[in-house]
Amino acid sequence: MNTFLSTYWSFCWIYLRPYRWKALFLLLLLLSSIGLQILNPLILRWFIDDVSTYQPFSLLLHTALLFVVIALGEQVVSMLENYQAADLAWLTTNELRTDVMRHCLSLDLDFYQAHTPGEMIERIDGDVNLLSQFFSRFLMAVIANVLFLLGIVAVIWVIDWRIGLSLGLYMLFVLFILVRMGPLAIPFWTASRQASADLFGFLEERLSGTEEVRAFGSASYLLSRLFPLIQRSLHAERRGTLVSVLLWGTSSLLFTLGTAMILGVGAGLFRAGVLTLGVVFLLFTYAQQVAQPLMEITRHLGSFQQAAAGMNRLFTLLRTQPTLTDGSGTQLATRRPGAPAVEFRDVSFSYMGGEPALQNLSFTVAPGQVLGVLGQTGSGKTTLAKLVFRLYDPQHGCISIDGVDIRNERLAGLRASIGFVTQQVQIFHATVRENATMFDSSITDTALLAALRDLGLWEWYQRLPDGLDTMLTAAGDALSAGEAQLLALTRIFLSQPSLIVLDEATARVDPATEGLIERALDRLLHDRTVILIAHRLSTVRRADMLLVLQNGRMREYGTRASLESNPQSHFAHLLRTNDEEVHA
Ligand SMILES: Nc1ncnc2c1ncn2[C@@H]1O[C@H](COP(=O)(O)OP(=O)(O)OP(=O)(O)O)[C@@H](O)[C@H]1O
Repeated sequence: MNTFLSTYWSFCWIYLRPYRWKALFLLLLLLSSIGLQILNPLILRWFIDDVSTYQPFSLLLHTALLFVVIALGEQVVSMLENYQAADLAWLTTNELRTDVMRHCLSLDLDFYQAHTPGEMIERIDGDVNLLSQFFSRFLMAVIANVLFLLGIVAVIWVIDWRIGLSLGLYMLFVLFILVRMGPLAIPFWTASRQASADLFGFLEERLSGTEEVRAFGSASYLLSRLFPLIQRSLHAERRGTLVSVLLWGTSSLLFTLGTAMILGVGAGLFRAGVLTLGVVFLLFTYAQQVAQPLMEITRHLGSFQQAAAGMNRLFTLLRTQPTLTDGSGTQLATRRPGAPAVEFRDVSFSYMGGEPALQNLSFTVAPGQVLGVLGQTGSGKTTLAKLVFRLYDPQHGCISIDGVDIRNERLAGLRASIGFVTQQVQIFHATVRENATMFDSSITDTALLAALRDLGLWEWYQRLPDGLDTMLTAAGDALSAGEAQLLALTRIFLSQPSLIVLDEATARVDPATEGLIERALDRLLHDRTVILIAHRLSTVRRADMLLVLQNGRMREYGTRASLESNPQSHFAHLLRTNDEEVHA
């Protein structure tokens, strides 16, 4: 627990530091609230002793009024304290949430393959929320309660040091037991959170694939897979709760014994005439008040255990480092405008140590040239594109742009100079403007409208109810497959990259849309170096050079004209058979 708290504290301090004055104010509120809670029973004690010694009515009235004022003040202070604690927790954890999100975005694609989006949401939101609760409720409660207990011991010590000492020792004993018991439930809660992350992951993935699920009638199969996950989550949660309840019961027992002890000692000392009735009442009230902090600590034990589990997972996530290290070079970002040359030199790559997806691949694309890449499904075309964009690094060989090894360049600069159009166009739940500019507010509406006109989306734009402010859904319902492709081309057009890697979508579009896409490509690819992963022969006709892949290896490479005119070439064979879909 000590390690946990010190790790937690150094971690928290990073986020708390900017709000230290707020934290200090919170501490003051906390101390005032504790002071008032300790003071009020003392006033009751005076009241009782005044009554039993027949003091004048006016004195009794004043004491009673003081009691009411302090009780009200205590409520106000505790309200302010709760508000401040929640405010501080939100402020700090929002920044933590942003950092976790930023970290996740920097991780390798392999990481995303191993973790479902639902699981990531649970990490970024669920675990950070747990931490927020831990901070605003548990940590504050523990600090306040420990101070409160110390205050009570101090007051009783002043009245009778022997009772104060025994109370103090008893509390230390209870706290020791609680602290020892705390970590017992952590593994149960870790398992419970993991089970719920798995459940969310499953739901997210299946819900996003609703169309396929319905089309293939796999709903009942999916439900049968869902039940075991729910069951696992339920069992894990039940085990965690059971252990927490056992811990809670133990601390309750300890508390009851403590109250009985204090009452017994108080009654004995009253009979012996050592203590007044007011002091015995004070002891009884404090005994009851001691119960509250102990119960609170125990009650928050659950959230502590869950937060500890959540924090362990957050630490593991934050410790996960991307294998792709950022380079320091800025040559590509600062190079003179114009199309660059691209070179693959003996490049081999396999995903996560599996079978090679690309083997000993060497080729060059001269500035301003279009390289068409052909090959059967699974031959490595998309992999090639991902390597240029440095989503992965090859295990062997080197990829360079204008003679600069891309591994030495800053990732942001490299990616800004490349336009990568993937087969699957991701539409975001955002406005048309944001979707087309990819949230780049420096792009003006005039430039955007010109691009929509140039790239064939003008008619579509005119049909939009709120123009550029029209909201699109993440499912991309407002766009046909062809329009989505045109929007993807618009995005690239607006970002003005000098190198374009285009993984052509295979979706069939009507001849009119195909014409629009071809015209958009004419506009987009002009004066740029292009790696064009082609699935249709009509697309590859714009290529200067051709690379045909087979099982990750180069099968054919040369100028399009030479391959076209060589009757022995595979490309010439494809042209002869006039197979529009390319299956090299
Ligand atoms: N993320 C991945 N993890 C593991 N293996 C992968 C991954 N992506 C692709 N592969 C494998 O690498 C090989 C090359 O895949 P790639 O997607 O590059 O082929 P492709 O030629 O683009 O296919 P298609 O024409 O269907 O898009 C295939 O065997 C594929 O199964």
